[in-house]
Amino acid sequence: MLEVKNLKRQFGQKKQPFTAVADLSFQIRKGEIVALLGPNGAGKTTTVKMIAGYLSPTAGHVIIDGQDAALSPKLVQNQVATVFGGELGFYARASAFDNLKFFSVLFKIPRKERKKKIEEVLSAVQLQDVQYQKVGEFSRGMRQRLHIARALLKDTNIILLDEPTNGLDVEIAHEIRDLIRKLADNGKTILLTSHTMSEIESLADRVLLIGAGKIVHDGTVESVVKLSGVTKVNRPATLEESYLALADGLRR
Ligand SMILES: Nc1ncnc2c1ncn2[C@@H]1O[C@H](COP(=O)(O)OP(=O)(O)OP(=O)(O)O)[C@@H](O)[C@H]1O
Repeated sequence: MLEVKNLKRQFGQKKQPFTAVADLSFQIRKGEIVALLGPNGAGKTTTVKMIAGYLSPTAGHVIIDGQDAALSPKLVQNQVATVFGGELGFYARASAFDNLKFFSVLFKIPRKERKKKIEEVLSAVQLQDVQYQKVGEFSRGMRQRLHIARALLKDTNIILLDEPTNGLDVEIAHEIRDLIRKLADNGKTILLTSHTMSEIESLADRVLLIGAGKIVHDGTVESVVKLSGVTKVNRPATLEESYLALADGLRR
């Protein structure tokens, strides 16, 4: 479904460029959740932005369903939705419904289908009871769910989630994770970045360990634990313990 081939991104001057993403290649199948895991500044968000079409790669390709995204700009528009989350991105004085109405026009959803589609996505993230409440009055968890609803409104096959539960309490984070799992079970292809080990442990079918813009390892959570060499005590090492053992080698 989604393939990244030798993706590279440099910033700064041509004479002395800074390489944020050096040479990234990976594939994600339909219905799979893959997590990008690595230290601050490793190149995760830059990678997400290139796949989403917000940043053009210095080299390499993003391939969606076998087609090169650079050759068909509509492809990214129709197949990729991104959730960056956070405080921004909505009109605080408008209701959740009206905010999504605005985006449904932007996403070119036919007028007749808009109401039904908005109600459907609000219900998927369990915001139907507060759909006429102003977004400015929303809690962080509600706003994050609205970010996901907006992504669902586009009805794409690929969803990129950049730290989807950042700053949320344990219970709300749990709800959002359940929702992400359901999306994958329904056939969405998901790329996730997160600094929360328990989140990656519970969600990721595969982990891409990234350091200094390169993939150091591509495999299951269990394979990351194995790679770390963290020894067993009375139980297998957790992903957090394993990651800490590997983190030094990932820094620039
Ligand atoms: N627009 C830009 N101009 C210059 N440098 C940039 C730009 N965007 C990112 N970088 C640099 O590229 C590197 C990778 O940044 P990126 O945001 O992709 O890291 P990250 O892995 O997502 O980090 P975090 O875990 O903190 O979100 C960093 O050193 C960052 O400073």
